[in-house]
Amino acid sequence: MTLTRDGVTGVLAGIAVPGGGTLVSRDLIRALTVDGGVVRFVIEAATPEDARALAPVEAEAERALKALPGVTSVQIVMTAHGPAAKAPPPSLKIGGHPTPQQGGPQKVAGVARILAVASGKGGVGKSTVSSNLAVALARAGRKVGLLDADILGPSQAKMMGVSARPQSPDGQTIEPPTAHGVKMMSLGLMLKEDEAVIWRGPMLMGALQQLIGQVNWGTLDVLIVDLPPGTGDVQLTLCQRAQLTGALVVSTPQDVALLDARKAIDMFSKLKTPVLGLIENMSTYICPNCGHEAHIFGHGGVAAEAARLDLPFLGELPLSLEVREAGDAGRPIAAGEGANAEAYARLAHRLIAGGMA
Ligand SMILES: Nc1ncnc2c1ncn2[C@@H]1O[C@H](COP(=O)(O)OP(=O)(O)OP(=O)(O)O)[C@@H](O)[C@H]1O
Repeated sequence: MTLTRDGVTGVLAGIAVPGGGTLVSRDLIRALTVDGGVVRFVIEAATPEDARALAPVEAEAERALKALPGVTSVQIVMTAHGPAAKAPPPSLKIGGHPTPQQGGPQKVAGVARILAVASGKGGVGKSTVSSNLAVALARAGRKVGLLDADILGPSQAKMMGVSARPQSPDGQTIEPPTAHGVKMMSLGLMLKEDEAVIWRGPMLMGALQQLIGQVNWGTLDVLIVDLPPGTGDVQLTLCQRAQLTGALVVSTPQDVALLDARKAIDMFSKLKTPVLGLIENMSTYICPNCGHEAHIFGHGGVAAEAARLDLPFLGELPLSLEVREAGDAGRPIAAGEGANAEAYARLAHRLIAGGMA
């Protein structure tokens, strides 16, 4: 029998909590995921006292789930959202709740423009495009920052070849490391390698707020923000808290990716964030052996979609083994020479010419 989310919820629905009801009927479970045999979730208690009273329940849940066929490990996090401390001092420990912000979206001091790079579907190359575009813009003479807002699956540290933990000489702000001419910050740099982030919405939002506000970005022409895929809390927080210049939506030409890209575009329109254009990634593939041109995910779909939606089409980026290898090696392809780097240089110049970067 395969392990399912419903199966896990069924077990949790049988675990009683002090004061009556169960973990499920009292709505205490958050961020439940079942990944192979690994079950992860958060028990959200109302106060620290409640959290203490729920400790035996946590142990009981772990025991019951471990008895479920197919479960290899159970990771439970207990959180309590009791009354917030008055005027908490800035903390460099990433992952707290967001602090309230007066008024609407705000500018980030010293940062002239913020561009969010988004996609509807995962794996279409959003992080690859973000890092390479950042490098290409820096090569074109712009002062560029790159923020990895893919908080649950940060990849920019690897793609940009950065591993040193960022320093904080004043204990208040974080100094972003510079790689390939770009100031970059990622939660990946603050975590131990292989450490999983299992946070619910408010903690994701708190982390994002810190990454934007507590990092010493200095003076930037443009801050590129690599968003997680889809339309979730991080996207919402970013659009509501930071004054974005706009969003760039990356898609492959495949219909299924385009379908999800439309959802992302719709989300930005609801959040009143301008979509500055669409980018087609994994477009043409040129065989390095025979020079034959193939279109593995189709071709031209993103340009056609842009025309249909009356949005700018910003360009196509080839599908190339070199792009993948360069990303894996921490040296973005845009930092070198050749057709792939030129494609990114064209994209960068297009954004600069349009006043977007
Ligand atoms: N143009 C390309 N040619 C070849 N490989 C590519 C290209 N673009 C991205 N890739 C590869 O595809 C994989 C997924 O890319 P990437 O991580 O950038 O996607 P993503 O949309 O950010 O994914 P996620 O949804 O996980 O955040 C990576 O291994 C990357 O090297």
